[in-house]
Amino acid sequence: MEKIYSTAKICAFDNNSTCDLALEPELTQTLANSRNPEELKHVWVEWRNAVGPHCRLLFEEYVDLSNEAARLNNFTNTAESWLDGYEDPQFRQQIESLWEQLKPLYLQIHAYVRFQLRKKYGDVVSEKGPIPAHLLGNMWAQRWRNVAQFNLPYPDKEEVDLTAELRAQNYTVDKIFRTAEDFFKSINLTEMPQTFWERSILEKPKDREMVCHASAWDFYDRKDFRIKQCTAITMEHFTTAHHEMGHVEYFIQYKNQPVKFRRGANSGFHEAVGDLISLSVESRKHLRKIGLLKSESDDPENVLNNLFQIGLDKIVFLPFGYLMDLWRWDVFEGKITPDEYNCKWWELREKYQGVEPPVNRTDQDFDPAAKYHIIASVPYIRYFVSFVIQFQFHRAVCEKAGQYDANDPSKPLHECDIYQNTEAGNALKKMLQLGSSRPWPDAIEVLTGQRTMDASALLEYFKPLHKWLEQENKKNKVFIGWEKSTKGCVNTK
Ligand SMILES: O=C(CCC(O)(O)[C@H](Cc1ccccc1)NC(=O)c1ccccc1)N[C@@H](Cc1ccccc1)C(=O)O
Ligand SMILES: [Zn+2]
Repeated sequence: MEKIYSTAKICAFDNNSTCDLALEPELTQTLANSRNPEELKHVWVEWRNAVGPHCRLLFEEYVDLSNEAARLNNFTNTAESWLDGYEDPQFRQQIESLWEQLKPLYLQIHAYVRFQLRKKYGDVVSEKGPIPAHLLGNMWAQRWRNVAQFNLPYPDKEEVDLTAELRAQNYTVDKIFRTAEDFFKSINLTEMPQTFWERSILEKPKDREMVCHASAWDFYDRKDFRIKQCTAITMEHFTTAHHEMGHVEYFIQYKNQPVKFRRGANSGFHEAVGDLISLSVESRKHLRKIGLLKSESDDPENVLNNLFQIGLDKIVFLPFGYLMDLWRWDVFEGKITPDEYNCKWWELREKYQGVEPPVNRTDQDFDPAAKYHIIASVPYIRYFVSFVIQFQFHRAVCEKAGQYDANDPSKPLHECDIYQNTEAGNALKKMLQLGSSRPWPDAIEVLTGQRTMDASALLEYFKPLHKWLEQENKKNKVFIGWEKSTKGCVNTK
């Protein structure tokens, strides 16, 4: 399935003699930059046609083999095996409770974006229904930052277009990774070893096919650590470089643990390290420090525009991060059978994300395969966990850096930047060095004083945006939530 996914190509929208377009970089760029609904629909449908049907039977076989392996390891099925690392029989209930706390914020940003998209695209976006998934700037509608420029709260204020700025400043792939490394070094974490730069693959090779989905690798010899990424000069890849280097920093911090403990405290911790640093990097204060933001004034409208752009990545991701494994846990437990794979997928996409397909789907399609983690058997709830705990980590390191104080409105959480603050870095380091040697509640306690996942930090970070969205939606009399989709999935049997 990885081979099918990583070599799939489609033909161009306006020229079906060009048929060598791959997910990265071509289709990703089109979904990010095209404002033609017909072209967006073409790319969205053709990608799914190129991958889904060819993976369908392989996936059914994979489910059976994976469950057999789980049973041989004394688990009931793969779902139980994947959840074992969270060491909490209540874990699924914890996740559901976090979602219930975060859903009101998601409903507000969803309603606002639908209202704005309807202004831009007209009736292809219904007033009260789910949002068509192909118009949101991303192949899976998991992040909507690429459609920020016609959604900004204050459109007459500048939009911080980091992709344009990176290109204007002739950023190279190497400079993107050196910039990320510089931040980690600045807080007393560790520079990349020489072999990292010699052995990593940071650009898509021209001479051969490769799995382009980014990944970081620990060779468990305490010296050899690498990243594989088909890096493009875009904001998304700038963030991904920080995400991947966060994995490597964790590898380095726990490298002296026994091999058994050279893992994240739980898988969400591993996903949170790089994103935590990005929360500082994406603040206007930091972007100005590294010369990626020219404007002098940090007036409240510019700050809210920036917070909104970050919300299009972080808030928007939450329902997707949840539904991915809600679908797979049911598949592994046999509650979703192969003939309902696709229509149950679209039920969850509508119920949690409030998105719909641009065209009707059937159970002959297999749209989950359009997402790397499904065909590569990479669990996904780790990212939902990460998007919650990275804000708990951010609150803790920002307090340590004196950049955040709950009682001091002049130090809001969303303007914090821990760059060059070694006290913050040392506190983070203490947690990372534990690896998986202690239960994860002990690890998170070392940094934050808390022993549980807690949505309050994310809600605190986005509080100004939440208030603005509620006022704006009320002013525009926008319908909050979504009615049943007119599109969807039809069982052909
Ligand atoms: O998939 C990734 C980044 C890839 C990765 O770094 O998480 C990678 C996934 C992977 C690839 C191959 C085999 C296994 C996992 N994970 C790692 O490289 C990794 C994970 C744990 C320990 C060490 C390395 N991010 C997710 C979610 C995400 C995260 C952050 C921002 C945006 C989106 C996505 O793109 O949908
Ligand atoms: Zn990752």
